[in-house]
Amino acid sequence: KEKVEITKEQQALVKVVVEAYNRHQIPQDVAKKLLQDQYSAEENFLLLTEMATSQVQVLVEFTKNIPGFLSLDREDQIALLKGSAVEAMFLRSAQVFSKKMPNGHTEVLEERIRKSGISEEFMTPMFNFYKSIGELHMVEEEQALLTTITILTPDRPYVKDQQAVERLQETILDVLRKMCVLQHPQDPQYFARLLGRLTELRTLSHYHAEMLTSWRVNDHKFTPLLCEIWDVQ
Ligand SMILES: O=C(Nc1ccccc1F)[C@H](C1CCCCC1)n1c(-c2ccc(Cl)cc2)nc2cc(F)c(F)cc21
Repeated sequence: KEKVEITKEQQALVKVVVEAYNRHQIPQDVAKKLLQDQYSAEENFLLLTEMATSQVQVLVEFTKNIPGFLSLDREDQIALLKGSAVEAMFLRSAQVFSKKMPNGHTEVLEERIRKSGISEEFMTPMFNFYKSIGELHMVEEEQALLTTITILTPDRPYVKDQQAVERLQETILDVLRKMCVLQHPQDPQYFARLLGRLTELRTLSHYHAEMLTSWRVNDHKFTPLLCEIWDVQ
């Protein structure tokens, strides 16, 4: 059985990515806000657009710390950001939802989200994804690396030099695979299950435009940045 070990430079890479991921952590307070009060569909829609807009700004800052990202072609950097922003937001939402909370809090949070204004048809795929992420009990390194892998997806629309992105993604995949073996020795399929979530994430993200335009509010107002990133307006 080959001895899996993480090299010094892989450890340095993980440290940089995890610190950037935590530094650019979206204020956890979206869950706290939702737990504090029941908001109207209008207030929830506004909260979502604010959170999603700040999430995109946070994502741009985070990518600057991904080793090699700034050496990519400038237009490819934009294509990767545009292509991964929605998935990164759902992945972040899933991680917020999966956080260990005092008894009964997760149920209240789920209830508040169910009543937030999103139309009924999206609840099942969305919460199935959130719960499947929760079941993985990811450590923060795995969360940060999984988000990085999502960003470094070579086959996003308009990416010209896919090989360059593939090389960066493979570097991250390699260290994540080793970390999973070391972190979950009892579950050799863990790494594969982790990557399987990215397929579920992509499927959920296909619904994002409809989830927004079908939100139970009269006027769906988006920020210019969201219009850029999300296929709305
Ligand atoms: O703020 C949000 N997500 C979010 C965005 C950026 C960074 C961090 C985030 F959590 C929204 C709120 C907004 C206010 C109304 C309820 C949903 N949100 C979603 C979500 C996101 C997008 C669509 Cl189309 C449908 C639901 N799923 C959530 C699960 C949670 F555990 C959570 F705490 C908030 C969540």
